[in-house]
Amino acid sequence: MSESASVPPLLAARGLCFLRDARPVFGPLDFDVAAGEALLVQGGNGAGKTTLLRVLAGLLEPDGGTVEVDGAPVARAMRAGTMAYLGHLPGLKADLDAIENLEFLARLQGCRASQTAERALALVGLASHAHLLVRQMSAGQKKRLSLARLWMSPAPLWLLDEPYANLDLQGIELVNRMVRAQLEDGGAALVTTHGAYAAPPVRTRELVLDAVA
Ligand SMILES: Nc1ncnc2c1ncn2[C@@H]1O[C@H](COP(=O)(O)OP(=O)(O)OP(=O)(O)O)[C@@H](O)[C@H]1O
Repeated sequence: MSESASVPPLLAARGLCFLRDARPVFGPLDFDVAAGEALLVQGGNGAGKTTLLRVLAGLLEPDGGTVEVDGAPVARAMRAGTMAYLGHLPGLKADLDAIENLEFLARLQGCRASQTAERALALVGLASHAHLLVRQMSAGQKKRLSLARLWMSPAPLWLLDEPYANLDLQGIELVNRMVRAQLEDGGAALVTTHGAYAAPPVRTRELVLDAVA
């Protein structure tokens, strides 16, 4: 057996399913994502993309199946150390400024080695807004601050729910650069999209969710 064949995937879903009112939202799903890969999760409105990412992140309990990281099942409560979730809501504190938010979250969630809030803000183009309160930010600025938080996270696996929403062209390129760097660093990313997608030039698999009638 070759060495690569013996390395378990960074993330694997086995028989993963989720029901609402006894009706399936998705699943059962089986898929793998290896280190260095992106998984593009596609599907129309209501197909279950956000629900799947929330289940993987441990924010929702699945109705069946397991989530494995590096070949071993990982309980919901333990996923935060491995997975960083970028959702529709920015999850930022409105009355703190940009730098205070990043420092608060770094204390809470840990921080990538040798990363600082200042450097992450510069990466996302917010260096001159370090002391702007979140409640005074535009939707795109909040998204960029969420991306800075993602960049600081030590988690190898990124769960990105519509990461391009509210971003201008430069912001879209920024997301793609970040995803590429994360994959080159041995991480992986799941990215949801409705279809239109400025694919970053990375090794990408696809998972298509069909809306349940
Ligand atoms: N909190 C909730 N309570 C009840 N039903 C919900 C809830 N959140 C989502 N749903 C339902 O679950 C299904 C999947 O929703 P989900 O948000 O995962 O879809 P999606 O693929 O991310 O959609 P979109 O592309 O519109 O963001 C939908 O039918 C939706 O109405």
